[in-house]
Amino acid sequence: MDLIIDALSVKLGKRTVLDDVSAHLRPGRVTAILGPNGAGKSTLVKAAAALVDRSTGSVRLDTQDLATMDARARARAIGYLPQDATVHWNIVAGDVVALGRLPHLGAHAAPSPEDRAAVDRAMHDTETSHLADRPVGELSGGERARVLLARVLAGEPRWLLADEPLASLDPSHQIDLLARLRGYALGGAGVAIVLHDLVQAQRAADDALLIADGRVVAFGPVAEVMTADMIARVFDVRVAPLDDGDRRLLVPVGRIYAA
Ligand SMILES: Nc1ncnc2c1ncn2[C@@H]1O[C@H](COP(=O)(O)OP(=O)(O)OP(=O)(O)O)[C@@H](O)[C@H]1O
Repeated sequence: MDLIIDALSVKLGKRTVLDDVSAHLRPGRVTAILGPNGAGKSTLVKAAAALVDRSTGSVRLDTQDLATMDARARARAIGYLPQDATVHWNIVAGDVVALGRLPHLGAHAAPSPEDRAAVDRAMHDTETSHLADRPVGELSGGERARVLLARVLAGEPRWLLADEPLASLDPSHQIDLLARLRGYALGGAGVAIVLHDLVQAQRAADDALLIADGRVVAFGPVAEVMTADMIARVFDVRVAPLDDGDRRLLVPVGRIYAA
């Protein structure tokens, strides 16, 4: 299922936060959504998950408009991992992850063996099985972030939208998480991730969607979009090349100040 953002504009209060944004995202690929602070990245993923009202335009799964889709069907199709890793109830991690199956359960239905298997798989994949009986309030920021990712994965969505999922993770868990999201995409799902780390974006993503001031600056395969010139233009940083095996990554090394 393609995720098609078509001429999307979003106004929050008096501010136009997204302005005529279009991008055709494909499953089986990881799309990194990149841009400076305040560019509109979080608003874009929220709008793509139908969590903010758009002003004009549409977000579709193939031909189906998300705005008119049944809410449970939409929750099964789109998993959203917010930037803020807060859990408001102090329930145990295993129960938090099990909440990810809610869109699959009938009213008052008990979880099936399939539901339990999906929860176990998600916890295994995020290395959170050992945290199952711990209250989430007692977990470290990184542990909680992995539990919340497990909750989204347990729902087995066709599309996974994650807003800056690396924020509280140490380097090894960052690399693991990106590898896991890549694996999820290779399994046929769509994955779109808001990232600030340009190097990890180059490592993990197939496509990059660059936005600034609520508008699309560039969208396409990472190697074509994330050039030194484009990075300088969008982020005001200069980059240096770093050879990583058979690929060359561009690493931010300095700020460019306007003349
Ligand atoms: N509810 C709101 N009302 C008015 N303006 C808002 C609201 N929410 C966000 N904004 C503004 O919209 C713009 C885009 O916000 P958004 O959170 O989407 O940016 P972002 O690219 O994710 O930023 P960051 O990298 O800092 O997380 C910002 O200027 C922000 O101040």
